[in-house]
Amino acid sequence: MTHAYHAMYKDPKVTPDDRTHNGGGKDINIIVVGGPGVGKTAITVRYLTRRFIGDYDSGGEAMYTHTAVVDGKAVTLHILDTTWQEDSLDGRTDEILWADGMMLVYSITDSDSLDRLRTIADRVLSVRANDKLVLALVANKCDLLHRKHVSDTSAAQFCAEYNCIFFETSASDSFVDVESAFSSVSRHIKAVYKKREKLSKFLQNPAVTAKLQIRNSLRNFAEKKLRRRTSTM
Ligand SMILES: Nc1nc2c(ncn2[C@@H]2O[C@H](COP(=O)(O)OP(=O)(O)OP(=O)(O)O)[C@@H](O)[C@H]2O)c(=O)[nH]1
Repeated sequence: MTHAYHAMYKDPKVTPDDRTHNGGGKDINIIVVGGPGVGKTAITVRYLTRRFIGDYDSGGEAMYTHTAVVDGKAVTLHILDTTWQEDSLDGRTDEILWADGMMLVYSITDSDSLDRLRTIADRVLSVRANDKLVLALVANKCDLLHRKHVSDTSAAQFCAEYNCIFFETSASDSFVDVESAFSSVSRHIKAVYKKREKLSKFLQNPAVTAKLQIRNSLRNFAEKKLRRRTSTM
């Protein structure tokens, strides 16, 4: 039996502006990506409802909104459950710019599913090269250990290459592990916001602005001098 899950569903269309105006970390945007059938909807619905339903409509993308408490403060999570294809990632730039974090999901029973994430991760990093985005690698279906086809070494290599935090989940067996993955990603995202806020406050400090101006003038002066010297040699 297929259950449609509609609660908290919103239009999945996003614009990058939705992120820039999100109130300094009170809203958190997370995208769940991965190959077909790895359990993207299962882990998302498990997190939102605590339930594992078993079969899900694979009808398309869905956006869910959920209030959670992160580090003692209420935050609104916007979770986009996707059906991205590796050959159409060019059309996903708005979503990639919208995201604060991404859960890259593979199934431990599907040997291709980890490698397939590389195309997505490469595209994401090319769009967000200069902008911190929290990436999490999620190994799902950990209850099916007897059918495990993806080694821990491959997962560790992936994490090192793409700078990911790592989670092992079983949407079918453990709400706790799924909850812990979403909470941890949210916490990391909040930490990024905090750092950004600190840096922007620091740069707005008049004493710092003055110091930076002096440093720039000195650098310009030194460069001019060097140029003059090399042109007379
Ligand atoms: N045993 C087990 N089955 C799982 C787990 N997570 C998902 N499944 C099953 O795997 C199948 C696919 O799950 P979905 O959540 O629909 O996967 P998906 O990645 O959203 O799939 P698409 O949207 O079609 O790409 C379903 O039959 C789920 O019941 C898990 O942790 N353990």
